[in-house]
Amino acid sequence: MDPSQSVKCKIVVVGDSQCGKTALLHVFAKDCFPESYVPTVFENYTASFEIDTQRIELSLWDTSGQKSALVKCPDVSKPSVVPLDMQTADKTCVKLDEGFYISSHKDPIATQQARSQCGVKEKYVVY
Ligand SMILES: Nc1nc2c(ncn2[C@@H]2O[C@H](COP(=O)(O)OP(=O)(O)OP(=O)(O)O)[C@@H](O)[C@H]2O)c(=O)[nH]1
Repeated sequence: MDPSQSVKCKIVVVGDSQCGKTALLHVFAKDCFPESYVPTVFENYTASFEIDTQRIELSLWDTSGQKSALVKCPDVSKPSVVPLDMQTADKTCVKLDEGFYISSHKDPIATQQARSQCGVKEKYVVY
């Protein structure tokens, strides 16, 4: 891969309400922990960093964990990575260019709904 060209990745974070999706993205993108809890409807962050000499540009999509708001999750075309679960965050980094989905939703119906709304293909699904 040409190091002068940045690698663009999209990460859509899906999980139960108040499991820490926003806090995780906030710390990653802004390097600080959010002071108060505000339920997410939908939020977008960007982060840029280098691994070795390769520039990585991340588009971070924060979704609502409340089932009633799942329908507001925008359509995401070809997401590169759809995490996240704190314990598997390392795996996510290693497989950044492959694209897979790890959900912390406890409810399989909510997981399925979020997955289809985020445009994730079944073959990329890893639990
Ligand atoms: N102690 C502790 N609290 C956390 C951590 N991560 C998040 N919280 C707290 O958990 C609450 C929910 O965090 P959020 O990141 O807003 O949760 P969310 O998953 O985005 O929630 P929704 O917007 O409802 O989907 C907040 O009060 C955070 O301060 C953590 O690692 N440790």
